[in-house]
Amino acid sequence: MTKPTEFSSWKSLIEHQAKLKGTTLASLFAADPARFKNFSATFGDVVLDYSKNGVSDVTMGLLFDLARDAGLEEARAKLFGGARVNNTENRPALHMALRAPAAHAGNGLAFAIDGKDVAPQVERELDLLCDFADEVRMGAFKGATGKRIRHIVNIGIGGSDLGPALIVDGLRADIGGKLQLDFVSNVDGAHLDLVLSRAVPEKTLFIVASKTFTTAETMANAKAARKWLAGKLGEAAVDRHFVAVSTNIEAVTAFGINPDRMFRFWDWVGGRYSLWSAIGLSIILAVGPHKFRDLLAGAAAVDRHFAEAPLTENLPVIMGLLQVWHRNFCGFGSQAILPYAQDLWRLPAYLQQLEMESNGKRVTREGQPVTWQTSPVIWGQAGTNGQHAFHQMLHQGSEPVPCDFILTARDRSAFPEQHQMLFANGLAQSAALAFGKSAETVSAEMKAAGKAADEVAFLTPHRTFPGNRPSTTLLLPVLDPYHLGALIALYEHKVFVAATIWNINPFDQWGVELGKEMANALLAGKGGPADSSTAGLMALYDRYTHRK
Ligand SMILES: O=P(O)(O)OC[C@H]1O[C@](O)(CO)[C@@H](O)[C@@H]1O
Repeated sequence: MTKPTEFSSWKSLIEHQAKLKGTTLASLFAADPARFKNFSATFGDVVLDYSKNGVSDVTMGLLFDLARDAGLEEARAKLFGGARVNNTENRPALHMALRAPAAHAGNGLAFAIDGKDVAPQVERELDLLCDFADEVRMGAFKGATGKRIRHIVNIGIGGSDLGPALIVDGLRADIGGKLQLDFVSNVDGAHLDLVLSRAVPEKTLFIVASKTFTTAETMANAKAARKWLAGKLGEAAVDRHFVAVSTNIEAVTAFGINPDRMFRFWDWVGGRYSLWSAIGLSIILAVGPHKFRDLLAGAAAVDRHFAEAPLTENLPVIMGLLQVWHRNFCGFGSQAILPYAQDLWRLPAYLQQLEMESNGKRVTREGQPVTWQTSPVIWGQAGTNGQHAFHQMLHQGSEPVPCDFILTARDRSAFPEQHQMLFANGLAQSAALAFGKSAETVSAEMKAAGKAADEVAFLTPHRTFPGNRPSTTLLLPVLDPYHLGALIALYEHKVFVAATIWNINPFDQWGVELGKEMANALLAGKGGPADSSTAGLMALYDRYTHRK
């Protein structure tokens, strides 16, 4: 396999970046009055504005060449064709099949593994999920004491938590208010404690969500929740208050959950790509089957766009290539995710798993060490809160951080008059990052305000904004199920695009294993900690907890 660094397009991009060094965003905009039009792309009514990145036509042309050199079109065909693209686990990655069913408009794409259509099993499970959710939402499914379920507690972690939690908050405007939803992920007992302190056992339904049903944190929380419920209502009540979502029927049965109350998905759905599967049960309970199908439809439409749109107009392709540009040619080590939508406050955390668990890899698909950078650090927070926390660093820090601004045009809150302010802030931030404020302007302003010459001289560098800091804006007309589904699918495919250029497998996560093993060994007291730091901290733990 050719290393990406050996492609002529990669080499040309290095030379090109060196030549672009003196070019500013201000000069690029000045030279091209139609830059916004020329450097934006659309998927339906979703707009990707990438004009505020330091790229020219030549840059984009070379990046598209790089995509072709890296075999992106062939890789994409393999992904959609059900090939075992997750080569270290010998599995396909067919999360797109979960959103294809024709029942919610679908996208006309067919998905098969080893020639066998997966649609029938996907549709069957989706129907079961929707039927169950309807029963709970309408009050037909009752708790052990005959009371209606009013509170859903999803117990899961990583992909079995972050996606559903993101969507349930993201679609707050679509939740009728009949059910309260909580998510427990952390093995810290404080998390479960907090949620159970506001739970009424007779009215609470626990979803134990775990692909493997072996994840230590989830199993510990599920056992504790089960003990809590059995302590309040008796062991027999567990049956009506616990459902499971998993691929592992044996473990679910061994835990004591009725297999009739288990919802299934398949090993070809990766944890961080699973919110579209039965892992989304909490979403269906929150917003109802109809809106869940709208969420799927938005993602399905993006799948079709990614599969069929030419590279130059393909949003996930452009997003992935820009990430490669920033990471490998500009040397930027992190990327900020800035949703200007409070309901998307969990998006940075969700994308941390999607991007960094997928592309935080140091060997190629073939197991050779990479000699190029892979995933940047992903971080961020909802605007405008971030402005009063870390935007100082974005504007004047020593290293530029490419930012993704996610804006919505129409507001669905009870206070729509504030939306204009939110939107204006998002636009202002990206413009301030791009164009800054020169030392000349700063000192002229201070002089005009009557400041003394020595004060002007002293404060000018502090008050200067260098500008030329890249950002991309994704504009959604509104945050509704369809557009939120589309947004997440855009990022999923973007991650695949970057992984393809970097020649890494975005669908495994071996890097999480060692810590799990070591924690288990410490818990079991096996062998004792080998290093003095771990041993010293363990000894202090024992002393502080008075065990010794
Ligand atoms: O759904 P499970 O099997 O409990 O796994 C939870 C999470 O743990 C991981 O395996 C590792 O963090 C993730 O990939 C996954 O989403």
